[in-house]
Amino acid sequence: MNIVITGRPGVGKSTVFLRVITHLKERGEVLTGFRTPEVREGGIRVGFKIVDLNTGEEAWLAKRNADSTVRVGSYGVLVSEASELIRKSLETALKTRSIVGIDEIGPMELKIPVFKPLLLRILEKETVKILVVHERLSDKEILSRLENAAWYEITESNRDKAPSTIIEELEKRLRNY
Ligand SMILES: Nc1ncnc2c1ncn2[C@@H]1O[C@H](COP(=O)(O)OP(=O)(O)OP(=O)(O)O)[C@@H](O)[C@H]1O
Repeated sequence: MNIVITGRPGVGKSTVFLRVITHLKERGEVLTGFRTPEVREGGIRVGFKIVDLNTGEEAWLAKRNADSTVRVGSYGVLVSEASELIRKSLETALKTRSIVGIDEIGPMELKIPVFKPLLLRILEKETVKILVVHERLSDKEILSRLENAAWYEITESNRDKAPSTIIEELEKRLRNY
């Protein structure tokens, strides 16, 4: 079962994701996968980290001043550091019976070569997955595997209620799981 959270940049997708994930952890569920929170210094966004949802381990995904030839907007992607953590977290997701959370599937994450093949294998799994998808994601191999997912488009008017809507849907499914 796949739950997809999407919506325009900055609308509150990661906040919805985190509330759902936090609720599931409190409920005692095993979570694998990762999130990619922004890092701010003095109020200014300087980059993004990857945080493993299972272990809490962190690595840099991209930094504004990184000396990297792989770039997304004004950020340099730290491919080898990010690959290591993405590979570890998604291999654990593949091996265990857990709920998989990924925030997000977007251009920056897709610059990490290990990400897409592992993601495609995870999308074939019969487990519960909660995925934040960039609204302009155009990768057909990924999108075709999400055709039967429950899609939630986050807007300013539904973002406060969205976590409980998604949690209710999940609780229903998990009871029959
Ligand atoms: N329900 C809400 N009410 C008020 N502010 C919110 C709410 N949800 C998110 N925000 C604020 O909006 C900003 C963007 O939130 P968030 O990072 O969750 O969005 P996003 O859609 O994941 O962004 P991005 O596209 O950059 O990944 C944050 O500053 C957050 O505090």
